[in-house]
This record gives sequence, structure tokens and C-alpha cells, in this order.
Amino acid sequence: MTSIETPTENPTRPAIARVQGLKVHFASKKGPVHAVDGVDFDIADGEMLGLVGETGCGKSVTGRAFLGLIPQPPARIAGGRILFRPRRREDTSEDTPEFRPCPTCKGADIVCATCNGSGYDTLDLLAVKPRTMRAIRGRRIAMIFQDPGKALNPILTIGDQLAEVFLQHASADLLADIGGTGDMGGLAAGAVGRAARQESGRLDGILSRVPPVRGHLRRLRAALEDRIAAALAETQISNPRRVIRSYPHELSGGMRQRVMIAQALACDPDLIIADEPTTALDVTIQAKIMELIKMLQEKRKTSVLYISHDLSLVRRTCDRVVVMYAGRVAEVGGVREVFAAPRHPYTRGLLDAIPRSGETRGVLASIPGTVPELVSPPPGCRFADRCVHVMPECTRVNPTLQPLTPDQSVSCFLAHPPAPGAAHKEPELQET
Ligand SMILES: Nc1ncnc2c1ncn2[C@@H]1O[C@H](COP(=O)(O)OP(=O)(O)OP(=O)(O)O)[C@@H](O)[C@H]1O
Repeated sequence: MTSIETPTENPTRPAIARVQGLKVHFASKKGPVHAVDGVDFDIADGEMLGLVGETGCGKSVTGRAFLGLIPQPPARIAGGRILFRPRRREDTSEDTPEFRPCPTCKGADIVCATCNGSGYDTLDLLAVKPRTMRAIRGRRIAMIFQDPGKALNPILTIGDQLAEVFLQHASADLLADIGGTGDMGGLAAGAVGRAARQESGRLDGILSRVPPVRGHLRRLRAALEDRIAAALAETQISNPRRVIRSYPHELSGGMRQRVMIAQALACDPDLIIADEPTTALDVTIQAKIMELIKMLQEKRKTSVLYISHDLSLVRRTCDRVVVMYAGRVAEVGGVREVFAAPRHPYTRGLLDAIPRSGETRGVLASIPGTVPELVSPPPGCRFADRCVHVMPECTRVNPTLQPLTPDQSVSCFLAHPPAPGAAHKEPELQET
């Protein structure tokens, strides 16, 4: 992935994921809704990338596309790729054979320029088989949802829910914890992972399907509880052993979100998609949860795609930011650069809308006008009818994302005047 130069990449770090020309359309009575319409950006290895924009501009749909969580129908992936390269791991027993080795170094070279030493070939998350996606979800890419109340299963204890993740994706580590080798090691680990994926239920049910581990149930249960308690303790939950036996409704919103974070981090994923992870929480808790995510992200060097309305939190926590408008990328760049000198009028409008002195919150306020109808989006720049700098060509020609500096790219003719005589260059939209 490093060999492809794009205007959206982090100039200082290799990409772990690359969204290329992503288009997601939703069927509606009026016609296809072009919710995401040619989105490009990179997520660098170990960075926290903010994804911001007004409501309905396609942030969540973009984030969910990474994990195949878009309902098809009504949605249709109308184009594009999401390239992802898993990181190198010592223990690959739970990976699928479809994680192919790097074509250049065959997985052997930790300084290989093709794979950046990851040892793996690149996968297109939009094209992988369901089995591969199951191996990726939770283990390689995890998601933290907006509302932990909805994302956690109300009839399972917190311990059972976290157990499922460890059993599905880290059974080899668990068996190693109790000294498992031979059949108790690799073979059983695979069987436990498979049983956990099929049963998606309680520990006893899962383990009773795996003969080699039946006799070790008590030790395995203890090892599992130790791992779960450690994962909860890492999110600064007090009294993790008590929380293990609790049901979601017995916990506060902030504690439930900490549980979700523990669940997301359980298998040390390469990438976390955090979709408005603090929106459902009290303002006082929001900053603490973001500080926790940031602290854990830095400690583990995990990449995070942080989807948010809250520009203040993005400024405080992210390395770079992608600004989306009406299904497209308006601007991408280092947080410092974009916040100090926004180059797209939409980004400027968002930043101007942040409350100033004396107010600490930065939730998006209003820009005059509304986001255009995405059933039949206007040709040219989608922000044109709200833009105070609009020029005739803006309503005819779609400005593509172009680099301004190594740290900042923008899709606006103010920054990149169109070539003289540029024709109507709306990129082809495939009908749904
Ligand atoms: N299940 C669905 N069925 C039909 N249309 C949908 C569906 N989910 C999303 N959309 C469409 O996709 C557009 C983008 O939605 P998305 O949730 O990605 O926006 P967003 O930027 O994340 O907004 P918010 O910040 O409010 O979460 C919406 O305006 C909506 O038209």
C-alpha cells in the first residue's frame, strides 16, 4: 500500500487501511441515495484519525463499511475498495488462510518495503469472504458503538460477553495460559474459536463441544476470568471482578462504555472504528472516555478511526482529520494544520461554528443552508449552494481532492483553480 501515492495519506507513517473511491448507495422510493459517493482517505499505522462532518454526511456508513456492517439491501456498495493490511503477529493460529503472505517477502522480512514488515498481503474488506470477515471482526478490526446500551446483550453478563471475544479470537493465548500444548494447544484453540463463533453463547456450551479441553474447564474458566478482569482493569473500571458478574443494566452509561472499550481492545486489534463513542454519555464523562481511548491507543499503538461531531475532542485527541460533506471528502490533513488554516470553506464554517471564549464544548453548530438532497445530488461541488465564495465553475465541475502541502489536501477551486475550459467532470455515478 505504501507504493501508491494519494493526496490523503499521512506523510510520516505507512497506511494500515486505505479507502479508495468508496460509494455506498441506499435504495429509496425517490431513487438511490448517494450517501457515500467517492470517498478516499488513508488511516496510518498507529494514528488516531478523526472523521467529522454534519449529520447525514456519510460518516457512520463509511465506518461500518470496514466491517461489512452495512445492510444490503437497502444499501449497495456501488464502487470502491477498502484496503487493509493486518499487522504482524506472533500468534496467527486464529487467522484465516486467506490472510495471504506478502507477495514480495513471503512474510519473512520485517523491513520489507511492500508490506512494511507486516508480512501480509493487502485485503480488500469489501471483497473478502464472510469467513475472512469473521476472522477480522473483533480480532483485527474492532468497533466501539455510539450507544453501549444497545450494543451490549442485555441477557448476558459482562463476563459472558467478554468471554465470547477471547474464546473466538484468543483461544490459543488462553490455552497457553493453562500450559496447553499439542492437542490442547493449536488444535483445541482452533476448535474453541470455531465453537465460540457457532455458539455465540455461554462458556460451558462452547467448551463442551471441544473434547480436549473438557477436563480442564475449571482452569480454563479461571484463566478466562483473569484475562477479562485485566481487560476491564485497563479501562480503569473499579472492582472488575464484580463487574464480570453484572448485567449491562446494572452499570452506569460510562461503565458500559468502558466495557465496550475493553471488549474492543480484548484481542489487541490493529484498528478500532469508534463511532461517536461518547455521544450517549453525560458531558462530564465524555472527555474522560475520550482520554481513556487516547491513552490506550497510544499505549498499544492501535490505529483509531474516530467518528465525531465534536471538533474540540477531535482537536484534542486526533493526529489527522478527514472532513466529509454530503458523501464526499472536503478536506484532509494534520489536525494542527487544518484547525490553524482550514482551506475548504466548509471546514472554515465548521470551525467558525465552534463556541468560543468561556465555552469548552465544540459540537458542530449551524452553517446557513442545508445539506443537498442526496437522491439527485447537484453536479459540481456539493457545498456550492452554501458557499460564500461560490464561483460559476463550482456548480458545473466537481473539484477533486488535491494535495496543497504534504500535510493537507482539499477539494475546492479556491485552492486549486480548474484548468481553463474544464468540462463538466462529474465522476460517473452508477445507478442502483
Ligand atoms: N439503513 C439505511 N437506510 C436508508 N438510508 C440510510 C441508512 N443508513 C444511512 N442511510 C443514509 O445515509 C446517509 C448517511 O448516513 P450516516 O449515518 O453515515 O451519516 P452520519 O454522517 O454518520 O450522520 P450522524 O452524524 O447523524 O450519525 C443518511 O443521510 C441516510 O440518507
